[in-house]
Amino acid sequence: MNFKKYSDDEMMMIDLAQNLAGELRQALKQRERVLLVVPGGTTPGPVFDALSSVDLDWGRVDVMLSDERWVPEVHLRSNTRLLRERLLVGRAAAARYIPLYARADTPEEVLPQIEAGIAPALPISVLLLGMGADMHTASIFPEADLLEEALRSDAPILLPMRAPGAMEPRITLSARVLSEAMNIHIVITGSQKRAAIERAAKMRPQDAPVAAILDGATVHWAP
Ligand SMILES: O=C1O[C@H](COP(=O)(O)O)[C@@H](O)[C@H](O)[C@H]1O
Repeated sequence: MNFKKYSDDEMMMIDLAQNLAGELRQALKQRERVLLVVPGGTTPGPVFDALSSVDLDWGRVDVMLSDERWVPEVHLRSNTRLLRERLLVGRAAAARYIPLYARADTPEEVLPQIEAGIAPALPISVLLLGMGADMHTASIFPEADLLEEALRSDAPILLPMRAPGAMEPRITLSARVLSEAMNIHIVITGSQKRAAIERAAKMRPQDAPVAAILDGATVHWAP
């Protein structure tokens, strides 16, 4: 992994947004439409704020989440809600949003329908991921019920996921789809996550799922 250290998180979020925008512009020179995949959680909000106002041909950009918590879109823990409020606004409102959630009691009920919306937009041109202190990325958690399936080289695009460390059922892109992205970034803050990602680099993805994505990824870290 390429490790990029910043002195403060505000500077990191602005620099990272410029970086992502540059890669999207490059990808738009080569393809009619490009796919940007972003994480949910507590970390990426400021990157979304900065990215939503950059000048690029957003009308040719598809945007989706790396994973979703199975809660309604109005729920405080909904990643979709974060995306709609912080990224799909301003100039970026012209992007096409590909949903990772549909109203149903369980992800399994709507998984084929959601997957059908994603398949034509692949591969991922620009991928931004987060990571939990337990070394999960997207919703590929250690000890998750479908961990082995999510890490397989012939994994499907999407998997439902349940894990002791997750508060609700999840839906996630597989490690295969994530690692096939043309540009891969991971954004983390704080000493605990820095220590975790350094440990993960020496571990098996079965124990530290983020390790499945680290080859070729740039990790952006601020204290
Ligand atoms: O649950 C999730 O956690 C990770 C990390 O989130 P953070 O709050 O520690 O930044 C996130 O990347 C993922 O998309 C989300 O669903």
